[in-house]
Order: sequence, then structure tokens, then C-alpha cells
Amino acid sequence: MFLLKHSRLVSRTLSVQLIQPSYFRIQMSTVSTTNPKFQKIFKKVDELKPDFIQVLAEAVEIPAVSADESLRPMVIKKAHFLVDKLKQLGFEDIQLKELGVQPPPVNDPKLQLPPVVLSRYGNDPSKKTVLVYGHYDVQPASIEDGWDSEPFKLVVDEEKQLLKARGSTDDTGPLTGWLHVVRAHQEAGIELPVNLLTCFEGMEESGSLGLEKLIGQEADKYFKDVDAVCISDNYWLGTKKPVLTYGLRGCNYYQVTINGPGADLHSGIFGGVIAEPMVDLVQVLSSLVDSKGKILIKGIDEMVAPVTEKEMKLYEDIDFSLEELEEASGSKTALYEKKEDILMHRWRFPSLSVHGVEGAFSSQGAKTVIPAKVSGKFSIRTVPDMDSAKLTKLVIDHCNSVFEKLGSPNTIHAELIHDGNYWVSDPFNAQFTAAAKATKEVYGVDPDFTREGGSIPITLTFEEQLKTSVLLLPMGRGDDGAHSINEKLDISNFIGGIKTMVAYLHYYAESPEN
Ligand SMILES: NCC(=O)N[C@@H](Cc1c[nH]cn1)C(=O)O
Ligand SMILES: [Zn+2]
Ligand SMILES: [Zn+2]
Repeated sequence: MFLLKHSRLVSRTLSVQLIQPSYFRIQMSTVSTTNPKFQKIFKKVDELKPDFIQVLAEAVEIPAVSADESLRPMVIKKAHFLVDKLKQLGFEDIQLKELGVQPPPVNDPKLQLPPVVLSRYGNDPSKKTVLVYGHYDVQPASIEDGWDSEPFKLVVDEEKQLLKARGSTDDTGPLTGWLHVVRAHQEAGIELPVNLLTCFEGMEESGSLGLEKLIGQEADKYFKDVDAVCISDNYWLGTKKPVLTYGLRGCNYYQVTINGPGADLHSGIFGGVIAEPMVDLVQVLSSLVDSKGKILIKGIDEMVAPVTEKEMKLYEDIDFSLEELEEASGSKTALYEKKEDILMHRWRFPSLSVHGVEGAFSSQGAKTVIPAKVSGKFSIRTVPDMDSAKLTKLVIDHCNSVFEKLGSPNTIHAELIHDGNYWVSDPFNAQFTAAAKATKEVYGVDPDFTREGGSIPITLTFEEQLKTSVLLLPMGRGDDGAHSINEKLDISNFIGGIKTMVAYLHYYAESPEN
């Protein structure tokens, strides 16, 4: 069961008026549509809200952290949870596609990748077929990171009208949203206007390992009738205006390991007389990027497509501000002040982030250890026209060359852990047009068309392998705290997002084009 914050409000749980900016309130407080076609089904979505939240509560309780090998059984458990839900809803041809063992680096060489959940709802040749993709794995989370509540227990905050838990916005909330779309149609007695296929994976947060191959294998089989792919796994740019997303950065994730003594050592006995891996590693890591965010690895800037004047105009028209960035980051630490600079550095320039060090002392206290082997983790968000293989060569050569200059007797091994391509689409195709109409229907405003700094590694693969267009239809807001502490999804976004999915499927089904 989920936790209700402010328990005195329990009796009027979930039937309270939603607290929203004024122009949303008009659209969302009752049945949020001017179109009689959607009235019945939107009303049903509103009525089913408690049930939808209950499903989310059950789903987020499973700590499906793909990056944590010890939690792999939980990731697999969540796949089976989804299978049960799909069965209950009458989905057919449900298949758990196994992807084999996880490739190195991995502690357990027999570690199985979590399965991909394929299923189908409807098989009418006269209808279009929409494949919806989502991921059921989540980022790591623990209360010690600074969460206000247990991350794997859903908190329904009545006062703020939000749902808080790891996975609420990324991506369990949006993924389960697709199941609710089907339930709402069933209970409203309205036929789904398209055939719906699902592709739910459990490794997205760890680079979608194994999925690319499966999509290639199934392109002419399970996915052979797919007309369009829709992904709901990203966020509005800010907190007020809905967006549709037509671009993503890619992500190349690296690990650089420095190996030294045979075991961790006492720094009083060995300090000053042996070469310390951690000292070498911090020098390698600090050579990658400066404090202004400039990547210091030579040759990367030259791969980036130049900014055009036409493109500059796009950034000027987007509704966003420095204040929104500061609000979402909870700080005044932005590297840029102008909206255009912020957007370009988030969407169309590469960035390098240093994430952490495996093997180093990281707890409270003052342990006087010399770690024997340390691995620094960093990633580069990639953009057009960067080539992943060329980038990797530049990165590895750079690390080796910096290390060589240190003259250390330790050893270095720099490697790519996973890569996923950037993606940029045509925001005026039939799918985007249908989604824009759907957004207007639900929220009463035209969406902004945005790109995103994050990555969904499989997006380009769907486009290329299935020869279809991909739409990114975000559910949550820019301040949801995905990958961070206190991740949340506003209830109005959850319900509005489900309605938008509904309307998008209907408008896309009606569209004369594919
Ligand atoms: N909601 C999308 C998301 O969070 N994607 C991850 C994908 C990723 C790539 N490498 C590791 N994870 C992201 O970090 O952008
Ligand atoms: Zn995600
Ligand atoms: Zn994520």
C-alpha cells in the first residue's frame, strides 16, 4: 500500500481538486476536454485515478535497480509483475524475451540480463499499430542519499498533489500509464483506435544492453506491423508548459581503472613509499573537463555540427528561464545565464560528467586506507555529428597519455562501458501533429517542441530498424528529480499524461498519413 502524507486528509483522498496553474485548472479540474469524443474516456481516467495510483504504488515497491547486480532478481520480479498486469488487461502474445548474460565489466560472469516484455493488444489489420516503449528498471536510491522518505515506497502527498518514489517519473509512472490507457478504454466501453504493442525493457538505466540485437531480430517478426513508436520517458522542459520532444543526446559511458598494490594498505606504513592508485586517478579525471564545463579532450569540438542561424531562432522561442533551471537544480550554480546558452549546452553541445569512483573510501569517518584498485566513472553526452567509435578512441588515448606523463608504476585500463546514439527527428510528422493536438486537448495550450539533454539509447535503433518515426511524449515535469533524491510525479501530470496518451492514439489513428 502507498503512504498517504497528511493522514487527516485520507477521507478525501484523491478526490480533491487538483492544485494547478490557472490555465491548467480550467482544463483539468473536471472532464478536461472540449471534444465530446473524449468526454467519456477522460471522465473514466479521472474516476480510475485511485486505482492507477495503487498500481504505481505496487510497481515502485519493487527495487528494480539495473545497475546493482545484487538487485537483479528484483528487476526480473518487476518484469513478471508487468506480465501479470498485462494478462489481467487481456493483452495477448505476452513474451518475456531473454537477452542472455550481461557482458563485462561485471562481477558475476553468469549474470542474466533482465527480460524484455513484449505484448499485443488488438490485431486488427484495418488499424494502425503503435509500439510503446518504456523501461521498468530504475536508478539506484537509498534513504541515506537524503530522501525525505523511503525511496521504494510511494508517498501520495495530498498537500502538494504529487506522487513521490524512485521510478515515479522515470519511468514506472509513464510506463504504467500505457496500461491505464487500455483500462480506461475498456471501462468506458470504447474501442482502442489502434493495435498496441509493448516493448518494456529492464536495462535502460544501464545502457539498454542486449535490446538493440533483439529489435533487429524482431523487426520482421513481432514488430513487423509497427507503424509508429511512442516513448514516454522524458520530461517537460520546465514545470508549466507541456512539450513534445524531437531530439536526445547520446551517452557514452566510460570507466578508467588504476591498479596498484595487491591489497588495500595502511597509509601510515605504506604512505609515501608506494604509488597510490587514487592519486593517479584524480589526475586523470581532472584532465577531462574544467570547472566551466569545457571538455579538455582534444578532437571532440571538431566533431560537433556547427550552430546555424535558423537553429538559433528556435531557442529564442522556447519558454524557459535561468530561474527555472535554478529551481529544478535547487541551487544558483548555473554555468550560463542566457536562456539560449543554457538550452544549447543542454541539447546540442556535448558535456562530460564525472560520476564517481568505485573502490575508494566513501563513507563517513576518517579511514586511513590506501585503496589498491580504483575505477573512475564518467560519461559524455554526445550530439550530431559525433561518432561513437572515434570518440572512444580519443577518450582512451587521452587517458593513457595523461597517465603515461605521470610516470607512475601503477597500471591503467580505460574502457567504454556502453554507448547509445543521439537522435533528432522531424517534429512536423503525423505522430507529432497528433500528439500536439492531444496536448492542446488536455492542457489547453500548444506544446513547445524541445530537444532533451538526456538519452534513451534505443530511440535511433527503433527508427532505423523498424523504419518508423519515433515520438517522445513526456509525462512529468522538469523539476521531477529523475535520478536524484525525492523523485516525484505531479498527480496532474500523471492523469494529464494518461489523457494525452489516449488522445494521441485517437488522433494518430485518424491521421491520413503514417
Ligand atoms: N529517462 C531517460 C534516462 O534517464 N536515460 C538515461 C539513459 C542512460 C544512458 N546511460 C546510462 N543511462 C540517461 O542517463 O539519460
Ligand atoms: Zn528513463
Ligand atoms: Zn533515467
